Amino acid sequence: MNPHESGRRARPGVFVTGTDTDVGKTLVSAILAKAWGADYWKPYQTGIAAAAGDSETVAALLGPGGGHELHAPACILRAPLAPWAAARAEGVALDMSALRLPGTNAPLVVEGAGGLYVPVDEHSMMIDVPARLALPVVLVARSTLGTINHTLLSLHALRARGLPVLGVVMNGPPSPGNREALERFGGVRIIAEIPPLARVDAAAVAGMARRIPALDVLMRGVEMPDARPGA
Ligand SMILES: Nc1ncnc2c1ncn2[C@@H]1O[C@H](COP(=O)(O)OP(=O)(O)OP(=O)(O)O)[C@@H](O)[C@H]1O
Ligand SMILES: C[C@H](N)[C@H](N)CCCCCC(=O)O
Ligand SMILES: [Mg+2]
Repeated sequence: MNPHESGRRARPGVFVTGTDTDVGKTLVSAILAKAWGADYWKPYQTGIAAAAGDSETVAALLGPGGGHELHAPACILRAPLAPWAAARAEGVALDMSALRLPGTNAPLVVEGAGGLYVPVDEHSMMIDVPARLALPVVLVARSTLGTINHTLLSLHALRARGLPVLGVVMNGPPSPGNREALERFGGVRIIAEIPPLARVDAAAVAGMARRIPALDVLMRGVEMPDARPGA
């Protein structure tokens, strides 16, 4: 369905996905939450056997104050794998049909795990999360060689699913050529370019947040299809 057909305004929140794991979604989520005074939620957290959860990282990157609420994940799994595989390793079965947005009146930044076609349960992939929750998408992409193919494929998948895309955040050394290619062939707005940061900390996040457009500017004209509980 064309997202403009239903006439329903999108809620003030975004789903942050990436062209890959480790591409910078957590850093960008912290920057967006800082810029918008938003809450943060990582519904599917895997890999806690090997590293801190992304909520803890975002809490540190936001620093004290600001009133951001970090909502508890719907599921926390040990293995550094896709949710479907990490759940299977623990002998549990996930069911995305039980997923509900946390209650909040603040804007909400929701971070996926890995990229869009990462399996979550026997029937669903990460791309089904923003469809279920009726959230428009911010796509985080590397700035470097190889990003054109990965980013255009991700945009194609989002559009085929009828999901509004607010834009792309390019992460890494500035590449005007790649930016032009994504704008031209992806027909997408580049929301921001995040250069390599000498220190990934609260001060750097606050500095980058000043470069982010207001959420209502990005959301202008964006309408969502109804949430699809069966998605
Ligand atoms: N612009 C940057 N400058 C310096 N370090 C960065 C930058 N972007 C990301 N990193 C670092 O790269 C690593 C991966 O980034 P991040 O955790 O944000 O990826 P992710 O996409 O959220 O991964 P996951 O799929 O596990 O959630 C982190 O250690 C992060 O601090
Ligand atoms: C553990 C890791 N950091 C992510 N949270 C999960 C990434 C799953 C990627 C699966 C894949 O695309 O092959
Ligand atoms: Mg992350």
